Amino acid sequence: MNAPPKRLRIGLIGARGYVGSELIRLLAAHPALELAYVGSRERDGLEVQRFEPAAPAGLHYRNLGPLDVAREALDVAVLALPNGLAAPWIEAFDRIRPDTLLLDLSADYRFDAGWYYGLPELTRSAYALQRRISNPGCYATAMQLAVAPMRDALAGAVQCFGVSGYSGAGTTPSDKNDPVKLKDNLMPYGLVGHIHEREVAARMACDIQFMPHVAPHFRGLSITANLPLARAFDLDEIRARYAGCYGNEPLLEVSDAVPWTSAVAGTPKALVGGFTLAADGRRLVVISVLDNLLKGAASQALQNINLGLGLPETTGIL
Ligand SMILES: NC(=O)C1=CN([C@@H]2O[C@H](COP(=O)(O)OP(=O)(O)OC[C@H]3O[C@@H](n4cnc5c(N)ncnc54)[C@H](OP(=O)(O)O)[C@@H]3O)[C@@H](O)[C@H]2O)C=CC1
Ligand SMILES: CC(=O)N[C@@H](CCC(=O)OP(=O)(O)O)C(=O)O
Repeated sequence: MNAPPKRLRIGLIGARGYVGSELIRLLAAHPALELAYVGSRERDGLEVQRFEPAAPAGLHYRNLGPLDVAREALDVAVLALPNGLAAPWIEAFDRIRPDTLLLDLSADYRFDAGWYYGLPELTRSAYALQRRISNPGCYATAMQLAVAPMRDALAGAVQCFGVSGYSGAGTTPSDKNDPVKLKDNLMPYGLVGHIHEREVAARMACDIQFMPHVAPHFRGLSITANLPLARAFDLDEIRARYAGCYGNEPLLEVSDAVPWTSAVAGTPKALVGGFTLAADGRRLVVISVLDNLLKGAASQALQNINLGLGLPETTGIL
């Protein structure tokens, strides 16, 4: 009898957070990967299954430093830490085990030309076997999916009104993830110069004016994008453009109806649509929705890891 194929060892640094939690669930079910290191300072020594029922029995959170994690013989390492903390981990892997496939969920390397920026449906053709992958932001993913099919037809800045569930603000307590303060509220923040505004502007080579808000729901975000157009379009042409870009994508759906956040919460899919044109055909409004913790973070990370490992992109996702 043939032995089952050896599974690749994956480590998760920042595993206690909202994104880490989603990744544990996805990775526990992945046919080619074995959760070999699960990092948390707060839960050091505790069994993962106590917090994540999907996790394999006997796996414990650990709290090793960067050099010790880099010595764990990992084939893949994922950083799901707050922004600004990635550098020592990258340096440790560069030194000890440079061939490990390293994916960072933070914003730290999204502007680094030496890294592959992984928004699969828009960038996978640029993947050139890099071992360092930067995962896009949740809002940035939704905005780029709304804008990309019309990029060459823009006449000026694109305004994006964003609304996110409060899991987007992570687990560190703040007004932005306090369900009591958010009750019956919509909380605007970061109304100019948000890091995702710069990320989308850089990737799409256009002006973006992004106005984010947090709402009282836990997960799922929505972008309403206002696109000024350089010439008059009709709706059939618009639909054909979006269908041409996304029609064959297993994780994207184009819809005539206005997409609702509730339709994608808890799923790895994004929905783009609700196309509405001004009477002169020169102003288009497009809505894009996704789950900030999945297509906006964990499941998109897994798409990228699959790509980096040469596996079908939806392995362990669909
Ligand atoms: N939430 C979202 O919707 C999205 C998040 N992202 C990005 O993904 C990353 C993770 O986000 P999220 O899960 O929400 O964040 P959380 O705040 O929920 O989790 C952060 C994780 O990092 C660990 N951590 C916190 N501070 C430190 C530190 N100083 N040193 C080492 N470990 C630390 C925490 O565990 P412990 O304290 O136990 O060590 C925890 O596991 C962030 O970079 C975020 O910007 C990207 C897209 C969407
Ligand atoms: C509601 C909320 O606070 N959302 C976060 C976005 C989370 C995210 O995507 O973080 P990255 O910066 O790693 O992309 C924010 O606006 O900063």
